[in-house]
Amino acid sequence: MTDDRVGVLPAVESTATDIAEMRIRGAATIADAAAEALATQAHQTQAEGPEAFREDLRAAAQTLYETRPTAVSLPNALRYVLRGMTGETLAELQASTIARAEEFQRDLAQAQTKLGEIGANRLRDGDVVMTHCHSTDALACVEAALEDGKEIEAIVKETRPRKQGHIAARQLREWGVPVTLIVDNAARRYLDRTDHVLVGADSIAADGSVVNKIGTSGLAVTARERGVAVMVAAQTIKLHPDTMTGHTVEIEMRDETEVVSKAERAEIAGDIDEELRVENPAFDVTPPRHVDAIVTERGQFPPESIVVLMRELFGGSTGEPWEP
Ligand SMILES: O=C(COP(=O)(O)O)[C@H](O)[C@H](O)COP(=O)(O)O
Repeated sequence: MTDDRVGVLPAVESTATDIAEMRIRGAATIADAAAEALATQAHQTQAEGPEAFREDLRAAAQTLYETRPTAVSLPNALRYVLRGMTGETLAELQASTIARAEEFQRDLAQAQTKLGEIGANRLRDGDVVMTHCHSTDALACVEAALEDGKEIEAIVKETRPRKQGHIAARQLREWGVPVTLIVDNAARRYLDRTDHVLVGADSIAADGSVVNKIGTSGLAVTARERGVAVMVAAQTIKLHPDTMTGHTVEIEMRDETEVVSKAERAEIAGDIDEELRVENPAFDVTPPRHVDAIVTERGQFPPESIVVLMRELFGGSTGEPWEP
């Protein structure tokens, strides 16, 4: 993150820190929080005129953008809100930005509900799903299936190093779903009694590759080998428009202390052994051939055809979120 930008409110800086430090996490939740932060920036602006207002909003967007690089829902959200910043006077600009952010948040929630209904159609009564990480889009499919009266069971991967599987397990238990929590290494063994691998996405590339929590690709390959269907639940805000022009998705590398504590590191190699590298990539890329379906609020797609939807929604190039 950059140093504090003049004009960016402390509340926005605080949301940015929460995203960077993963108190706010998961692609959809990050997008929602970013839109909310821009609305706060608009509402509580200190700007004295329209041009200063626009500059502060762009600076706020940049501050939020620089938190985590992989979930495209973040720049997509920022771009959407900033494109709605219209009007001549300060009051008009404030009102249009706040309204646009609210519209974004409403659409996001509705899209997830719709996606859940579509995804639930793939789940039959009595099915067992295996989850990885915690995805609100993926869980929306389970929730809708339960509302349809289906019984669903879940095998929940712990998801090292941060154990987001615990969040998924808690939510599923709240809904009354029988849960078996397993360590990541046990996944292949439990695929024998799994009907669907069900995961979310941080970004989906134009070729249908799915970028999601580290470990997703290994799970998908193993599921394919076992003949288990792999279903990705992802709202269209997860479609990465820049990949249409050949850009690749940046994979976030996080701090090594999420993997080994300082004391553990010292036990392995002493305090200052720089030849011991610990790497902590937060996401990986699952090639489209290991994915059966991408479920969005606009219907379900074979991964190879997702580019059609991407072109329809985003058109050509997109640029940085804060570029007019
Ligand atoms: O990989 C993660 C979260 O990673 P992290 O915990 O590092 O943010 C989730 O599967 C996607 O973001 C989708 O989540 P959602 O469906 O809620 O958008």
